[in-house]
Amino acid sequence: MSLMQVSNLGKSFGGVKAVDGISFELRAGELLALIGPNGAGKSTTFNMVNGQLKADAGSILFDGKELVGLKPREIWRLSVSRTFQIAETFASLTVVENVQMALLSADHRLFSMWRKAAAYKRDEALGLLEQVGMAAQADRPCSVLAYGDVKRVELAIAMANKPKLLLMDEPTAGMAPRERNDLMALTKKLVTERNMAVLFTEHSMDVVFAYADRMIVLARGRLIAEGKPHEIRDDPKVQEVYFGSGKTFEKLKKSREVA
Ligand SMILES: Nc1ncnc2c1ncn2[C@@H]1O[C@H](COP(=O)(O)OP(=O)(O)OP(=O)(O)O)[C@@H](O)[C@H]1O
Repeated sequence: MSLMQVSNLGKSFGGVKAVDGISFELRAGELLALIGPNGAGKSTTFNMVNGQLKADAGSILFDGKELVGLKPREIWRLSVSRTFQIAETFASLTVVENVQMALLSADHRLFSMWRKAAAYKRDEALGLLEQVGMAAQADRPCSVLAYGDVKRVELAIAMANKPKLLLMDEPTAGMAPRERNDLMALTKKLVTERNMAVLFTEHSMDVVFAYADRMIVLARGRLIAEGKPHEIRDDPKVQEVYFGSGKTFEKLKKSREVA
């Protein structure tokens, strides 16, 4: 059964139809990649789902509730978490304190309580860090962590909200190939363990083809293809918008390997 049903979603900026009536669904336990060339409408779509942009048209039905018109915080309260392109943690706090802050917030407590609440749900926070392989670094300040480790902490923070849906905007941007694979393998593990859905945008085709269960492809605001990675790889419409006629993902990959 679908967890989220997007129908005829649209958004214009002045005369530009950034997203032009797209429809797709997302099921629980599914990693769905949103791809497309620059300016295709990925960020606009993503930001309509998380509430940062209000759709002009259409509907986003999530777990039976309409998201269009809700504020980001209200959407978050419906168990929709997100991670950011630029890793965002509080550098002056330790790893475990960052997760404790997220638990405070998920429990509707005020941040001003924090001074009195340094022990707040420490064990639960450590449990979340365990799930992302960061328990051993719990008491280190976030400021000293390697970038890949910050991304893991971010995942633990996102899990504090017990998400049914996790939104990831270019999760592997700025990472080396090995780190990318580690992060996506971890994401896949969390998806399986929690039966959580993930919607992610991604420029790295290697990541998308290796980890997405399904993909949707946008071009100039329209949804031009939808399917499993092998179906998308062979779709001539997709090849066309990415590379112009005559080129393929395989050829692109080979030319990168040679370079
Ligand atoms: N705030 C805005 N004001 C005006 N035009 C915008 C705004 N945001 C996006 N656009 C336009 O909407 C279209 C879709 O942009 P969007 O950022 O959603 O694409 P994208 O697929 O995320 O691109 P990229 O991969 O380059 O990030 C583009 O033509 C863009 O210039």
